[in-house]
Amino acid sequence: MDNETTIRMADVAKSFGETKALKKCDFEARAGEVHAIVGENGSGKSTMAKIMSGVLHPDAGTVTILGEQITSPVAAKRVGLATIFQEVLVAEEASVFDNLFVGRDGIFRSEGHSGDRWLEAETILARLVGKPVDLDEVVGRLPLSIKQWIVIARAILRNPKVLILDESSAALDLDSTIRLHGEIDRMRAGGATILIVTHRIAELVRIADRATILRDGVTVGVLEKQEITEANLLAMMTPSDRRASDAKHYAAKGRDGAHAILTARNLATHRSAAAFDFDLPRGAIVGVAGLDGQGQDAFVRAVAGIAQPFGGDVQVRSSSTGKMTSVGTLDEAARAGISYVSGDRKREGIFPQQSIFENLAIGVYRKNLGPLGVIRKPLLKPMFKQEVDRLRIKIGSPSNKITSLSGGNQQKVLIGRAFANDPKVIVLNDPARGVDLGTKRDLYRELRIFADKGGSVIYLSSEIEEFIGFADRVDVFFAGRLFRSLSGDDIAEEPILAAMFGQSRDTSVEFDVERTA
Ligand SMILES: Nc1ncnc2c1ncn2[C@@H]1O[C@H](COP(=O)(O)OP(=O)(O)OP(=O)(O)O)[C@@H](O)[C@H]1O
Repeated sequence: MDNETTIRMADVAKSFGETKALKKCDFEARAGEVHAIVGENGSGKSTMAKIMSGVLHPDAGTVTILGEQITSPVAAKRVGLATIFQEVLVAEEASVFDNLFVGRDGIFRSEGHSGDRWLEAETILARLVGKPVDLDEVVGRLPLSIKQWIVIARAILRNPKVLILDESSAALDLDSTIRLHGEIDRMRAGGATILIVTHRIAELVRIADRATILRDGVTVGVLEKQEITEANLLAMMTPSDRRASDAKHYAAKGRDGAHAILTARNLATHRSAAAFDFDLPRGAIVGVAGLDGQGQDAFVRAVAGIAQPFGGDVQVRSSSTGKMTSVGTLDEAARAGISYVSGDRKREGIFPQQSIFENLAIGVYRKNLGPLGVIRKPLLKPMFKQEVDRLRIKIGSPSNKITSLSGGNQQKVLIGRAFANDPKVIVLNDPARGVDLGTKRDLYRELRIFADKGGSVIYLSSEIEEFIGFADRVDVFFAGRLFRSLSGDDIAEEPILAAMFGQSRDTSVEFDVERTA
C-alpha cells in the first residue's frame, strides 16, 4: 500500500438472501481527496459504506482502511473512520453535549462542562448550524435540522482520517449545504479522505475530486474531476436499455395563462408573515423554492390539506361543474383530487411494517372495496405493475417489507402511490431527495405527461437545478410569504438565488455558490 492510498476494496461481494447488493466492487481513495460514490438507487452504495464502516461483513473480497482490515464498527473507529449514515440517530432525552460525545467516553459518561471539548463542540456546532447552539439543551426539544447537524458534528469532532457521508446532505437546504462544504474543505485541506454518497449532481461537480461509479453492484469506472459531468455520470451509471429520458420530454411549456385549477387567497403560513395569493394554472408545473424556513414548506402542506394555514382560503375547481370548493383538511384535499408526496419518507411517508405492495396501493384501497369491505387486491395488481415499471422501482417480491428496499426505491414507491390515486393536482415536497439522476428525469417526464393531460403540479425542491428547463413557473418564498414568481428566462440559477435571498429585482447581487470556506 502506498502512502497516499487510505482505502482499498478489492473484489468485494455482498448478498442479502437472493439480492446481490455488491457483485464485484473495487474501490480506492486517497488522503486529501473528496471522493464521490455514484450509482442508481439500489446499486449498492450504502452497502459499500456499511462494509467500510464495519457494520456489514463482505461475503468475499478484501477491505483495507489505513492499512487495517476492518471487521467491526469498533475497529473502524479505532483506525480513524467516522460515518454519517442517512438516518438521524440521536438520543432524544440526552443533552446536545452528551449526544456529541457518545461513544467517545462510553455512552453519556461525559466529564461535565469544563475543558476544551466544550469549547470545541460549541465552535464546530455554531459553524455548522450558522448560529450558537446551547449544549445543555435536551435534544428532543430541538428541530430536526439541528438534530441533523448534531449527527454531522459528532463525526467531525472525532477528527476522522476517513469520513463517509452517506446522503448526509440530502435534506439540507442551500445555505446549510454551503456550510457543510466549508467543513469538508477544511478536512480535505487537513489531509482527510472524505467519501460522499449523493444524488445531487451539482454538489458532486462542485466538490468531488474523483468519482467512482457503481452499476448493479459492480464498479464500472472512476472519473477524474474534469470528467465529472452529468452526461458522463448518466452514461456510466445507467445501462443503455434503461437510459433516462431526454430533456425535451419534460421541457417547460410556460403554461401560466390557463385558468387556475387551484387558488389560495390571503394565505398566511406563519403568524407574523404577510398574507399572499397563489394560482395554479391547469396543465402547469409550478416550482416552489426558498431557503430553509421561509414558509414554502408550510405552504405546500397547507395546499395539500396536511397542515392548517394561519389564515386564508385554498380552493380547487371541480372538473365537472367548474365551481370552486374550499379545501381545509386532508380528506377534503383527497376528495378534491390532490395527492401529496413527501420527501421525508421516514416521518410522513412509508408504513414501515407494511409490504411494498401495500405501501404503494394503500391510497386506492378505498376505491377497490368488494363485498364485506374486503379489498379486491387482484384488481390492483395491474396498477401496481404499471407504477413499478414506469418508475423503474427495483423490487424483489411485492410482499417484502418496504424497508427491504434501498432509500431511493422507497421514495419511488411514494411517488407511485401519488400517481395511482389518479389525481388532478400533485403536490410534491422535495420528492427527489435520495432519488438517482435517471429516475429524477423519469419523474420529470411522467409529471410532464401528467400536465399535458391537464393535471397540475406543485413541486417544492431544495435544489435549484431541478427547476431549470422543467418548471413552467418558479414561486420563490422569502420571510414566510410568496416573494416572487419567476417565469421564462428568469428560471435560472441567479434570479432564483436572488429571490431566495430576498433581493429585489433591480439590485445586482453576486452569489458565490462555490463559496466553500
Ligand atoms: N438489509 C437488507 N436486506 C435486504 N436487502 C437489502 C438490505 N440492504 C440492502 N438491500 C438491497 O441491496 C441492494 C443495494 O442496496 P443499497 O442500499 O446498498 O443501494 P444504494 O445504492 O445505497 O441505493 P440508494 O441510492 O437508493 O440509497 C438493494 O437492492 C437493496 O434492496
